Amino acid sequence: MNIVLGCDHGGLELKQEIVSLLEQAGHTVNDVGCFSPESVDYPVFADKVCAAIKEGTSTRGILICGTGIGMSIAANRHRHIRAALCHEAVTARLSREHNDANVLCLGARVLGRSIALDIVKVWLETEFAGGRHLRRITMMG
Ligand SMILES: O=C(CO)[C@H](O)[C@H](O)[C@H](O)COP(=O)(O)O
Repeated sequence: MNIVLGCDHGGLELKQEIVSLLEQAGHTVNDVGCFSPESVDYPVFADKVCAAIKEGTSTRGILICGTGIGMSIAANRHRHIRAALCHEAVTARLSREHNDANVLCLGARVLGRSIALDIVKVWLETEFAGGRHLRRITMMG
């Protein structure tokens, strides 16, 4: 899968861990930054990730900031994006099965490394269930 990743300064270290995990698992990674710990503004990177999905260069995106909240607010302003802020594996799985989430948002300052990587694995493995859930996401345009 081609996966686009973006972060702000609060998510930089965790993004690097996730990039390694994805590359080891054979995914193609499109990293749109940021690339240094200098303070930056999360909407810039949310917009880059959403643009890569709209253009079709990546099928799914992962956004990381301090809490994941800013990234999820910014990403969900895009009509083609269904971004899910997840703190554990159950909501990560359900965000795929029920919501066909195409962007995963993570909070690097509130998650441990191990749980964050588990969330990513589950989120990437889980397929959309369709059926009644397709009707509901279609209602959102
Ligand atoms: O948007 C956020 C909170 O909703 C993110 O967690 C940001 O990473 C955070 O606000 C950045 O804060 P900082 O004090 O500028 O490092």
